[in-house]
Amino acid sequence: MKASALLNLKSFTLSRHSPTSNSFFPPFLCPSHPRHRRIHHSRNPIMSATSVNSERARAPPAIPLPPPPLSNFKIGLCQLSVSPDKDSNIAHARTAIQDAASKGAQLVLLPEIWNSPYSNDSFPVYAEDIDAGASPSTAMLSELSRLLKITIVGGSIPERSGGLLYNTCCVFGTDGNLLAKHRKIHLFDIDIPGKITFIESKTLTAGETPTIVDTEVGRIGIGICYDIRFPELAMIYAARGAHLLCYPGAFNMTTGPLHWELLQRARATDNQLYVATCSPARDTGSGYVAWGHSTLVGPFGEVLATTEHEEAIIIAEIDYSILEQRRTNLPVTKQRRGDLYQLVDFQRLNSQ
Ligand SMILES: NC(=O)CC(=O)C(=O)O
Repeated sequence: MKASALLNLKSFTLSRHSPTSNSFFPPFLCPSHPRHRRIHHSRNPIMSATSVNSERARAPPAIPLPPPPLSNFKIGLCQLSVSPDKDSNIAHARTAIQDAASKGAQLVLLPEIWNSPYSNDSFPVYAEDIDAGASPSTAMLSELSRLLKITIVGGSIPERSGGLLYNTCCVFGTDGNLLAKHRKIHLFDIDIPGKITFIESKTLTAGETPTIVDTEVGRIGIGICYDIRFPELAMIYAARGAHLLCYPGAFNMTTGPLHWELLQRARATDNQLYVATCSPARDTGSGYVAWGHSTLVGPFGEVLATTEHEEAIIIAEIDYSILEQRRTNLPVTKQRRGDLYQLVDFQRLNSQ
């Protein structure tokens, strides 16, 4: 089983399943289990507001929002210009991170593929072996997080590992240690004739695990660009108690205007948490033209800070105290119909 999440939609059709045909499900999730059938019968007279079993809408049940290590802090989103010169990209990112930290940012987010042009031809050339310590790009991030005592969600770079290439985001804590490494789970294969064709899977391999990480600025779920289109991933992070989702991303001139802000606001609204994104600045001369518009969205779907397409450093305030407030105002987590549907986090389920 590769997938990490399954939306298990239970309906009247489940009555046709035989117990053996459901061997896919762990026993307590088996839709043909007699107890489940009784609960799911829509005409059951005992069905009431208290029998929606919201805790069963997540398997395993959702983790309550953990108290964050701090309530208020500033995030810096560094929307960087990217050139074909890797050394200058690294130097440029260094300056931007220092600038964001000097303006009070305790968390800095970089764009997707900030050390290399975003192209299948470039990925193998610019890729670095992070695990082997042969990565000047992530060495700089580690050094700065330690020196500046900030958390860095280091955008993404092409990673080489075991003969394969990945699109990888590294998260560094305030001591400079690597806290997490997320490899883009959903590869961006798009083909809109006459507009945009880009097949990441030509060169890259997809990551296999969701990545959620406890940092000094809260519990953060990581996705890279196209990962934002998959609501299940964000839902899993929310069920694991994330305060904030960070998506380094490089949307394009076709999908960006329609989808970029919409998706960020949707992920934030559905899950009642913060969503931060960071794009490269637009370069109309490059093969892949990024949309820009790095943004911070609050847990009510409100755009708290954003920018246009030029290079920019956004400094914005995050206030975790409003997470509980929003969840009290609009208690969707308590009103989920665990009697009708279920999100299964296979990774967490299998680790129990
Ligand atoms: N570049 C991406 O990974 C995603 C994107 O541009 C889109 O989904 O549109």
